[in-house]
Amino acid sequence: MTENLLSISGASKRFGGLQALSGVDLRIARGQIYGLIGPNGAGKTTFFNVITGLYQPDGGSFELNGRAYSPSAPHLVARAGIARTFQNIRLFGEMTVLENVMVGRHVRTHQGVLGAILRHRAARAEEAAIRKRAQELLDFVGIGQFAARTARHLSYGDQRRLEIARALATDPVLLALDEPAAGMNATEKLGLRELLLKIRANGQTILLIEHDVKLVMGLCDRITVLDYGKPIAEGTPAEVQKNPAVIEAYLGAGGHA
Ligand SMILES: Nc1ncnc2c1ncn2[C@@H]1O[C@H](COP(=O)(O)OP(=O)(O)OP(=O)(O)O)[C@@H](O)[C@H]1O
Repeated sequence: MTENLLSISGASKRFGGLQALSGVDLRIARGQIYGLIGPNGAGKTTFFNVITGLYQPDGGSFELNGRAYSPSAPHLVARAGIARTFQNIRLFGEMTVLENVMVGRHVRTHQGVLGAILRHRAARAEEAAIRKRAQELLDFVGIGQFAARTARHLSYGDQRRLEIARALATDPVLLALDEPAAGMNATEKLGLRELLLKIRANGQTILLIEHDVKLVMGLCDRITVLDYGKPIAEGTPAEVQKNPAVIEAYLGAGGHA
């Protein structure tokens, strides 16, 4: 087993004339909460999209859990063990809360969604197990009492929790969260912080993009700062916070946050 859960070297992505990522290296040790921050347009979402197979990289090598993986399609990345959430919540709004998590779980099971719909005998047994696990995950993220509710009727903060439960349902080795605190009020942010600490305490590795610098600094074990598609700093929150290049990127004349 390698020490690093995720090792990325030289990730690059160009959109026409814009070099959105150039040679980004990132190493995440097991069990860490790792933060990826940077001013607007720095390339954070592009990086997420590249490592999760939504965008084809122009270059780079990608290793997860000691094995090379090719981020060529989202379902292959999910199978390799990365689950992600999106900046804009993407739930099945008309399905129940429980069903939303069950959909995530089907990535890891044999029958798949079709089998579950056709309700063969084996599928029925598997479906019962999926249902049980989905309820456990809802309890874990703190919304178990809303299992039968239609997803779109959940509060904003609870929809974010549901997204996280759905991602955890795939048994990921890496949980990648794209701005989970976006649009949250202060109380919801505190709740999110507690939840992420609880997830890490279970041994789960987390990669986090987040605009709320206070949340990131108080939560992450290590941080990479991107600016104009390049890493400009890497280290603990305390190291990153006093790095002159980071201060310049956020506040300096060239700052574009
Ligand atoms: N599909 C695309 N086509 C063309 N340009 C893109 C595309 N996606 C992103 N970009 C450009 O790449 C650069 C990086 O954008 P990206 O969204 O990755 O930054 P970000 O750090 O996530 O920003 P934000 O904090 O605002 O979400 C920006 O200049 C953006 O306009």
